[in-house]
Amino acid sequence: MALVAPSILSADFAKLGEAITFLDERAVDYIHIDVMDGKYVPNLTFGPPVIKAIRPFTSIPFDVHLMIEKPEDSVEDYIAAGADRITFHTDATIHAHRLIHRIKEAGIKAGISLNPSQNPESVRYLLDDVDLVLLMSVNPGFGGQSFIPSTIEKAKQVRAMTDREDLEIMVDGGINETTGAAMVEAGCDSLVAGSYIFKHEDPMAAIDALKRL
Ligand SMILES: O=C(CO)[C@@H](O)[C@H](O)COP(=O)(O)O
Ligand SMILES: [Co+2]
Repeated sequence: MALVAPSILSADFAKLGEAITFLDERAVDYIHIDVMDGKYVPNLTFGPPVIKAIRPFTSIPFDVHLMIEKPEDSVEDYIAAGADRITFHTDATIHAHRLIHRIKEAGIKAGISLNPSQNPESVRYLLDDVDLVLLMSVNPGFGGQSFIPSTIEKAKQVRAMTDREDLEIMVDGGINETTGAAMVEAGCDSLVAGSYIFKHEDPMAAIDALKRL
């Protein structure tokens, strides 16, 4: 059984509260919130005030994916807004190890993300420190892109780099039943999916299909 993290990037932003209530009723494992600053990625989305506004709609953990430059400058704002897990991109900050520990000292989980072009060897010495590794299977910035197949090999590599059974490997981008199955087979624990769920004619069925993988 895969853990499922629907990305609200593909939800109707005019009805975000309704989208969160829907996900709450489906008992998804995490709600994935894509924060984009228009600099690290060429798109702008939510910030702490929006996260704070949707927080009362559910107690499902908020899995906050920071696609922002210098996450160390604002990470506390996302924690205060209600993040349960914060994942940042290792190439967006200089001292990734220090930032992981700042997040964990605040009492929440810390993750690191790798873009499709990044070598997993670059995070070998962070694997004992983090709670999760988020493998991007698209270039970050937009929903609805196609899955990049080399992510399958990358997941196997990360899994082979650690003995930790509690290290969560999550994948994000272009996930559907087929690509999700390949990533679970490669050692992934959790699947982020945006357009597959929210553009599906039956979003509940899409969530259930991913859970079953
Ligand atoms: O972080 C991102 C994109 O940068 C993702 O979380 C997207 O929201 C995934 O969307 P789909 O590829 O599943 O449509
Ligand atoms: Co994301």
